[in-house]
Amino acid sequence: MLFSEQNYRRGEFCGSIEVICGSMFSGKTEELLRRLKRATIAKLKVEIFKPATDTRYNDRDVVSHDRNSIPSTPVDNSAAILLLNTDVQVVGIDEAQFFDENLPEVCNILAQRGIRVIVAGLDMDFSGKPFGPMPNLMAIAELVTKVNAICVRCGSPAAYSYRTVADQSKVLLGEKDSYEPRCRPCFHARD
Ligand SMILES: Nc1ncnc2c1ncn2[C@@H]1O[C@H](COP(=O)(O)OP(=O)(O)O)[C@@H](O)[C@H]1O
Ligand SMILES: Cc1cn([C@H]2C[C@H](O)[C@@H](COP(=O)(O)O)O2)c(=O)[nH]c1=O
Ligand SMILES: [Zn+2]
Repeated sequence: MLFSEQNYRRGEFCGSIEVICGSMFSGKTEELLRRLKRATIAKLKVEIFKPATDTRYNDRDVVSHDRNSIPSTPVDNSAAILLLNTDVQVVGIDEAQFFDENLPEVCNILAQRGIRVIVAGLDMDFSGKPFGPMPNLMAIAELVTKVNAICVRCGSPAAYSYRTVADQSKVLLGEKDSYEPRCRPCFHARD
């Protein structure tokens, strides 16, 4: 199953958590936008959040590498997501790897309220280590979708985000200027 739609149980909305993960350029944001667009077509009330620190393409919008976008609310921490309007039925969260470790609990609270929560984020950082709250989110989600990019060196499916600049900080915003998606052998070749 590529995606799930709103869950119903005994005639009522049933909350759930979906995670879309993968490397950079793997289509996480496109898949998030696709699910949110379908929810909007279904006339569900949707709200989208992203970390305020993610200013890469736009301060407010969630923007894919192909420049498709959707308006969002930038927030300073995961708790701020709980201040959403009471009638919201679907919550989208992009760049989840940048959020604090409380994000899984925030998603649980929303899902318990009957909200469908769709979270997209990098599962691994540039060194191949699990990124921020993503592993814990994947553990508690009803549905985890891992998407692959195309390795820029060999054309295989790519699960890793290779950093092409010397900076060793965990957080370094960027796109093709500082990262390229690579498969496992090409990632470990390190050249
Ligand atoms: N090496 C690549 N592999 C796959 N897609 C790529 C690559 N380089 C550029 N793209 C573009 O990136 C798009 C995915 O963008 P996006 O959804 O923003 O990815 P993510 O959120 O996972 O970083 C693809 O639809 C494709 O047009
Ligand atoms: C691997 C890695 C990435 N980042 C940054 C680079 C981008 O600004 C985002 C990822 O965006 P995408 O929508 O998944 O393309 O994260 C980082 O700060 N540290 C890393 O290790
Ligand atoms: Zn490769």
